[in-house]
Amino acid sequence: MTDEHLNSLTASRQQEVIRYLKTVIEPILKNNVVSLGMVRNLCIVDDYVYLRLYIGAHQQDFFKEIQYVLSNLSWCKKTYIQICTIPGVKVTLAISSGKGGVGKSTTAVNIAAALKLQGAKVGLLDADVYGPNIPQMLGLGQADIQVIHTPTGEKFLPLEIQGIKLMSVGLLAEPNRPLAWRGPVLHKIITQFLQDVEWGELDYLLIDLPPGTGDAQITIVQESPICGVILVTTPQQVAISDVRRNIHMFRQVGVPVLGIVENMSYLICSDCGLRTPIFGSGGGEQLAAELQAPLLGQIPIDPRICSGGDTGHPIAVTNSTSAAGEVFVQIATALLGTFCLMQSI
Ligand SMILES: Nc1ncnc2c1ncn2[C@@H]1O[C@H](COP(=O)(O)OP(=O)(O)OP(=O)(O)O)[C@@H](O)[C@H]1O
Repeated sequence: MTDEHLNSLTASRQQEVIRYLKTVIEPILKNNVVSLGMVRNLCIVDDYVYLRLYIGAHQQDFFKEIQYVLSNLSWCKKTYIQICTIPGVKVTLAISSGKGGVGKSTTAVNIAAALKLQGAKVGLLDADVYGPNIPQMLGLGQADIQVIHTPTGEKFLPLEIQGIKLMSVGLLAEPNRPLAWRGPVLHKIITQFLQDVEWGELDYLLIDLPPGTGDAQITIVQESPICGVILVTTPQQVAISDVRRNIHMFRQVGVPVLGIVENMSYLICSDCGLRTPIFGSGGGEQLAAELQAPLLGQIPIDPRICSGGDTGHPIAVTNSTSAAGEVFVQIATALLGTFCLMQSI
């Protein structure tokens, strides 16, 4: 067989495998495992199929289902499936932004707190290697990370604060020193971070990604069973164009965008209640329409968000009925509805 024939055979087999895989449906999200980004790194070599399956702790049955579906391929001698999961974690979500300083960590902390308030078991992985400030936002100073021995090797034990399990790259660094990890070292640390934390049982693990689309982000997105990403932006056009680049990265890997959070959307006058769009308006809506992804919420500028972030008091907890607090609660409610984990809480 010529190289050309071989390539065209492999390509047509690849399409056939994708067609078969698309018959495997995630019952809660009512979508197939390919569109949900659960199947990645699909590769056909001769008569063998190789793929990676990114699933939550409650989705182990997909392994057998996919094996069964692909056993119907006439030419396939064997399917090799590598399961990529975070032990004990059901739903892993990423919080991302195109640029720094738009309120990504604030959003991650407040959604985590709002999910916790509604009864979910929540973990937060602060993977923002360029500015890990989630511990401070939850009121945690420098703390020692314990390493424990488990049957699967040594693991980091997350800290628990305000009922949220927390692991941060910042906790591994010296205070007030930049994290100067590069290239392969950064890759190794991040991968270890994703695999070697003993979370216990979690309904939701939120990963606060570094801003932008560099190596660190790509490693995290490729290596973790992220079910979806929440993109945080501010309303102005420069922020929006950065988010577009960011989305491109997620789409390439096949991770679905769950929705957009527009932060700093407006300022509410404390006297008359008038809403002024300080940074312009319509950016979040424009992006949502362009991406066909929902606009999950518009968060006002509120000094209490800033002071709460500095002192470890998320507004979703301290002022859950404020305009900003309500948006975070709504987003958490929407997530709980989407993934339907309430019956197990
Ligand atoms: N809606 C808001 N109203 C007032 N202050 C806010 C609001 N959102 C965020 N902030 C403040 O803006 C600053 C930056 O927010 P945050 O650290 O969450 O941004 P980020 O996108 O995670 O930044 P980084 O690029 O460093 O990761 C923080 O001091 C935070 O308290």
